[in-house]
Amino acid sequence: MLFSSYPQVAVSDLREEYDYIIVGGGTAGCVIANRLTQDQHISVLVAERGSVSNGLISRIPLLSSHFASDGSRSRVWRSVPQEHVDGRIIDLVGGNSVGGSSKINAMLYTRGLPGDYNSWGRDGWRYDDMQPYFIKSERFLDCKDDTVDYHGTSGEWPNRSHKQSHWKHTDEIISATTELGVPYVDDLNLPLNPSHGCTKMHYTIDSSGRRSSTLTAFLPAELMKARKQHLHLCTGAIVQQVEITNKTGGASAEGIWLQSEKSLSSRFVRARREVILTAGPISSPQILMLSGVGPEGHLRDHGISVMKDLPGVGSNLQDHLAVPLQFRIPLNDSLAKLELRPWIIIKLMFLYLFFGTGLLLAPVLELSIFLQSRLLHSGSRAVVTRSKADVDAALPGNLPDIEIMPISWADVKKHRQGGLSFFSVTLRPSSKGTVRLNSSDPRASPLIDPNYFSSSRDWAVMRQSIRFSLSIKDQLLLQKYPIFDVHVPSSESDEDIDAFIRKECQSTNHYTSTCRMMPEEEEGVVDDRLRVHGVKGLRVGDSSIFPHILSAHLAAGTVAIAEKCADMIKEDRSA
Ligand SMILES: Cc1cc2nc3c(=O)[nH]c(=O)nc-3n(C[C@H](O)[C@H](O)[C@H](O)COP(=O)(O)OP(=O)(O)OC[C@H]3O[C@@H](n4cnc5c(N)ncnc54)[C@H](O)[C@@H]3O)c2cc1C
Repeated sequence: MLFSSYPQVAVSDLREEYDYIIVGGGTAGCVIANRLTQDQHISVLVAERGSVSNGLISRIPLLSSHFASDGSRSRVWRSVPQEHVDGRIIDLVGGNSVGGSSKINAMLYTRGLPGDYNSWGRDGWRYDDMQPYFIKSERFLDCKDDTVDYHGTSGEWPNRSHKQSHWKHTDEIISATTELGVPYVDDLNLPLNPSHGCTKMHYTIDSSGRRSSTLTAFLPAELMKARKQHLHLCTGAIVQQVEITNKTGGASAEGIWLQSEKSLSSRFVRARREVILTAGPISSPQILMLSGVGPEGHLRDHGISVMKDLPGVGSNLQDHLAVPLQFRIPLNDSLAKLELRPWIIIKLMFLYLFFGTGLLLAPVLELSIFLQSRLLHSGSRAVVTRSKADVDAALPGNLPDIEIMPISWADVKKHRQGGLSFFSVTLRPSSKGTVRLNSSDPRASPLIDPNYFSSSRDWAVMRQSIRFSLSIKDQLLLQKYPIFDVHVPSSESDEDIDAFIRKECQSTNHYTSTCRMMPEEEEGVVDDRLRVHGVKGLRVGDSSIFPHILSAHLAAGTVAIAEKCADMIKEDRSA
């Protein structure tokens, strides 16, 4: 064991074999490890590239997100030059420690709408099938009597609403968007909500005001100690490939090859039953390809023996792209005050540690606005709903394709005032990209081409999103809230907006669908039980299996997928 406080096993001390091997102890991997080891007769190895990294800073909400962290829990890949946005290279961030991206994300807990899951068209994956899995993992700390049927209150993973807003602009934006025809939605995770609205967010923050990642929720130290005989966590371990053999019955996963981050010598560990890939939407397809599962020609180009020709591996990459518009607002109403008066942090630390209050508890985003572009009228100045059917959230045709995230920060240092950004996001992109191997070295970054804005529809939706963001700003001014342009398109013409988009767009780090759950002939990688097509003993259980991206933030959906994956593994074992 390496550390007495949190049980871990070094690469050299691993057993020869385990029942299940989980590759990647991230958001999904921690959930699956917890569920499978509820049975003490089942042995599980979790191999994770990063470290445990669970110090105080990694749990203070405001300081633990990627933008404020020292990078020890995250990893940044660089996209290939993006043809449709002036050849820009876009930074793509992902988690790189136990708990994965749930350790560095913005902690927003959004399930997505029933129509999201209904639109997948997969057996057993409609919203009604998924709701029990949301409820199973969830511990909603602010559940009301009339919503108790829809929320979990005793699961491992806490989330809560923000009782008190930190910013005056939050209520001002709610009034502004109501004026523009957007309804206010009280609890964004209820399936009966309309499919658009302005809503305060829920956060994966526990009752003590600490970030709750899937590490702290599903693999806390006490659980790891209680299960140390049959649950081994190996950190700093790079999984190089899954060993796949081709026998008479077809291809079959036998185990994994891994090496310690610090050494180049590799070792093999056998999986008696299954290998489960949860390395995330960039690394899961990379590992599959390194294992000989992927597009045949591409594998041959890298000298990799083909175990299964599966063109969908690494294809269909989707992401939510954002364009921030930046404004000046009063300093006291913005996080910028911490930049200009850094000494406030001392007072904030005191408030947070002794009273569990103050700005350190605050996420950067208090509310969000979800819109359907087809309901925007008058040059995207207002929302017009003709009938209830327009906003029935169970219907895939009604899914929001725009999100506007007001973030209480903008780059306004030179103005010595506060800043507010409206991140305009396209939620249902038609553009799709790829993850491909750059080399056969498992340590090398793959070639990631999100192919942003390759579809003209995405341009049209983003323009509408930006125009509506500007309408909110105008409405705030009418309400006498002092907000002024700092960085916005020079005019509202298509040309000026497009130039701004090309220059400013950035990833929200919501990658999906690179191992999507679809039939093989439709570029699918896994079947409806998350088994890799044509390879026995191999599943994928992370956010790469989404048939297409949700109209929401992805962590809650990823955990529900992991819960369902664990259940299916258990069912298949006893079948
Ligand atoms: C900065 C940021 C902000 C976000 N904000 C939000 C938000 O507020 N709300 C929300 O719902 N969603 C948010 N998301 C998205 C969401 O967090 C992710 O979609 C989700 O957590 C992905 O889960 P996953 O299990 O698929 O992958 P991850 O959680 O990324 O886990 C993958 C794990 O595999 C490990 N790994 C990779 N390769 C190997 C290898 N070869 N060997 C061993 N281990 C390996 C990684 O180190 C990592 O721990 C955000 C994401 C980011 C990056």
